[in-house]
Amino acid sequence: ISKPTISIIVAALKPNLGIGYQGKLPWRLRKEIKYFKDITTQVKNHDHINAVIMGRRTWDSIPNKFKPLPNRINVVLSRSFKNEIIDSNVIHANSIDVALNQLSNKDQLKKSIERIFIIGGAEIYNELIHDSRIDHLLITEVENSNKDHQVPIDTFLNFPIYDSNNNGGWIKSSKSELQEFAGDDISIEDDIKEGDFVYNYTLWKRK
Ligand SMILES: NC(=O)C1=CN([C@@H]2O[C@H](COP(=O)(O)OP(=O)(O)OC[C@H]3O[C@@H](n4cnc5c(N)ncnc54)[C@H](OP(=O)(O)O)[C@@H]3O)[C@@H](O)[C@H]2O)C=CC1
Ligand SMILES: COc1ccc(Oc2cccc3nc(N)nc(N)c23)cc1
Repeated sequence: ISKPTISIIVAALKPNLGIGYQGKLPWRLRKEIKYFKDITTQVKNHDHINAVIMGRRTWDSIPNKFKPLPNRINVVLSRSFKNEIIDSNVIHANSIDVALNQLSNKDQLKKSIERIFIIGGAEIYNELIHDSRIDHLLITEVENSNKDHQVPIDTFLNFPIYDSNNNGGWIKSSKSELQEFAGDDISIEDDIKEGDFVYNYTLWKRK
């Protein structure tokens, strides 16, 4: 298998790209959660498996019965970790370099890694957006349709993608390119409405 692509995947409230509140998600978007599960789990070749990389605080905030995220290699980053394979689906690493090396080490993994997804949280996102190894951004652009309803947010992405000068070198792909990335088993609907929220799935590539 050629090198797996590395994608940041996040849902963020426009225009300020809010992503969290008091250590949790600021919303519960049922279809969006299914999209996240499907796109991070799905492989074209069933001898392969995908990996999700997350920060230690995100890992800590997943209830035990829901972790590790199933059918994906879970890599947790902490500066105080020794680099070790915890079990066949959980890897601890103290840097992104170590994490990526462990994922490329075929003889210590049962299956080849097809795709790698950075799944949060804020500290990890805001560091890795500047890492040239990140190939794609999968951003669910969330909007609040009820101007009388304030969404409590205390955590934001610092992504340069809406900056006028050059968008930090990122360009939003077409919907057909996103559909191709996701594959035909994942439906990419437009303007999905849940409660006061309306959201759209987007794919960004480097210019
Ligand atoms: N809207 C969305 O799609 C998502 C939102 N979120 C939100 O993000 C927030 C959590 O984000 P945040 O609090 O920033 O925590 P993170 O999940 O980003 O974890 C931060 C921890 O990761 C470790 N870490 C960070 N950078 C590195 C590095 N370069 N090398 C090694 N370890 C590193 C450190 O662990 P240590 O301290 O042990 O050294 C650090 O404390 C929550 O509110 C959550 O809900 C999370 C995911 C998705
Ligand atoms: C608390 O643990 C976690 C918190 C958030 C998380 O990531 C997500 C959870 C639910 C939906 C998500 N949707 C998108 N587009 N991106 C993510 N990273 C998501 C994964 C684990």
